[in-house]
Amino acid sequence: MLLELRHEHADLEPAALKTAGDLRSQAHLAAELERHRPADAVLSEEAADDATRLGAERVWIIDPLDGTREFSEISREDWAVHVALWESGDLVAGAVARPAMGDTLATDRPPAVPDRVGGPLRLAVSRTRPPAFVTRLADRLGAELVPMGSAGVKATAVVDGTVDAYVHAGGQFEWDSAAPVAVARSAGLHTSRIDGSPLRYNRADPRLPDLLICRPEYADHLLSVIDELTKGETP
Ligand SMILES: Nc1ncnc2c1ncn2[C@@H]1O[C@H](COP(=O)(O)O)[C@@H](OP(=O)(O)O)[C@H]1O
Ligand SMILES: [Mg+2]
Repeated sequence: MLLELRHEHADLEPAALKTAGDLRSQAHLAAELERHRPADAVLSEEAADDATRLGAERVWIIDPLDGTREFSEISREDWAVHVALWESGDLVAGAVARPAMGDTLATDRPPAVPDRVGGPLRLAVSRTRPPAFVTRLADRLGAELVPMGSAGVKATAVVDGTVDAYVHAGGQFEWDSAAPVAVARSAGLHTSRIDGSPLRYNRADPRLPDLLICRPEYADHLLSVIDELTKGETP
């Protein structure tokens, strides 16, 4: 549906295409959830927050279009659709669709992370707003930065072996990472805040400003270098 929209309305201004994509995807997901799971709560980037989710047992955490900017750039493939299910305290399922890449990674068929091919450590980083500390982290590690759009695409780039880690800080919301984290966990990857503490979802305040998703063998080293770099400062 989003690919069709993009194809049919390639002449729209980027801002109009972004809005159309957000609205179309939100309407579709909200209608399907209402049809199939009417009793469940929903937390979406594109809908007003409803505090009843805080007392609910099951909450769908969705980002109908992640990497909205990249969606509006017709030649780009780095945008995604996130759908996660939180139940009784933690994420229990999730899917990250990468429509322009033609695949969907989901927890019901946990992806296998390919063996590493060698070479320097590769870190996925926002192509439009790379956190300054990630650049310093890459310098310290002798790592290569691989810029791309969308939190879902960056997280699934760790899953598919394109990069070794996705480190983010400085701002994000639960919907940006819920489905990507569920998928990454199902693939056996490390997922945490950058101070090593657990990522928690369905909180009253949906801001979740930082995260680390990486191959498990790099987690301790990355966390300790991040700790050194961020000591005494806000990343
Ligand atoms: N500093 C920040 N504050 C709030 N949201 C941020 C952010 N940095 C990234 N994000 C969100 O994380 C997603 C990926 O961003 P990026 O590609 O720059 O890494 C985007 O989601 P949306 O496209 O759904 O808005 C973006 O809004
Ligand atoms: Mg998003």
